[in-house]
Amino acid sequence: MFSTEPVLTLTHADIYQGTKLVLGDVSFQINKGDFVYLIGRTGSGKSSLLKTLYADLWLQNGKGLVAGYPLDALKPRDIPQLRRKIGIVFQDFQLFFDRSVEDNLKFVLKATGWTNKTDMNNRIAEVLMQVGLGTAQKKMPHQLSGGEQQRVVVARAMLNEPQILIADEPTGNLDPSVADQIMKVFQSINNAGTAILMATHNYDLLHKYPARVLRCQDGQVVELKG
Ligand SMILES: Nc1ncnc2c1ncn2[C@@H]1O[C@H](COP(=O)(O)OP(=O)(O)OP(=O)(O)O)[C@@H](O)[C@H]1O
Repeated sequence: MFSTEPVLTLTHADIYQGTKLVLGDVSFQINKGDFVYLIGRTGSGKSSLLKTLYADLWLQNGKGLVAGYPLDALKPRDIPQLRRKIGIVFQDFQLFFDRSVEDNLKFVLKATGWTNKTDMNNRIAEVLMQVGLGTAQKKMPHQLSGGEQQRVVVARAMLNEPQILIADEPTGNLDPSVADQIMKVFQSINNAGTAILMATHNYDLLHKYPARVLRCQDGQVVELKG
């Protein structure tokens, strides 16, 4: 995808945890269809940066625009809408283990304003196909492998057709071959036009699936030249 339509722009942003400045003067842009890794040592600020992007941490200084929402001028009532335009995937799966895959996904659809049953069922079938789990609809999470559960989480993040998928260590708990499956799913999502920003410690993935790389280091974010 060779578009320059920005989906995420940070300009001279300072990232804080409480009163502690974690990353200073951060500027970068992610366009539609970009795939970007976020790397850096433990404690370097990757999660804090991602949390700022989905408004779990306030942006106190600088400017940020995510999926059309200005982080520096965000009102609390805008946060649910912002998060609908972003797909968020964490390391630990956070599925409801007492409901089927279908019901896990339906829960999100209902919470984000969907009401038509046919539309919901169609969308659930679509996202499950997208992650290669077309037959898992009626299964309970415990009947799925860790990799399959993580793919359901990715499917859930895709329900509202986000402009960007933000993933924090999405392969952190997975075997290398399973991490590979997740990467293939991310690539197909990315090829269909969704930008991806993925924090990872897994440098093998960077070699195997080359893309843009941002590194958190010494309180700054720098782009590595490929
Ligand atoms: N809830 C919090 N309250 C206060 N300080 C925090 C909080 N979470 C993280 N920090 C601090 O902010 C800094 C950045 O942490 P962050 O979790 O963003 O790093 P990270 O690069 O994501 O690390 P990891 O790779 O281990 O996940 C660290 O110094 C950390 O101790």
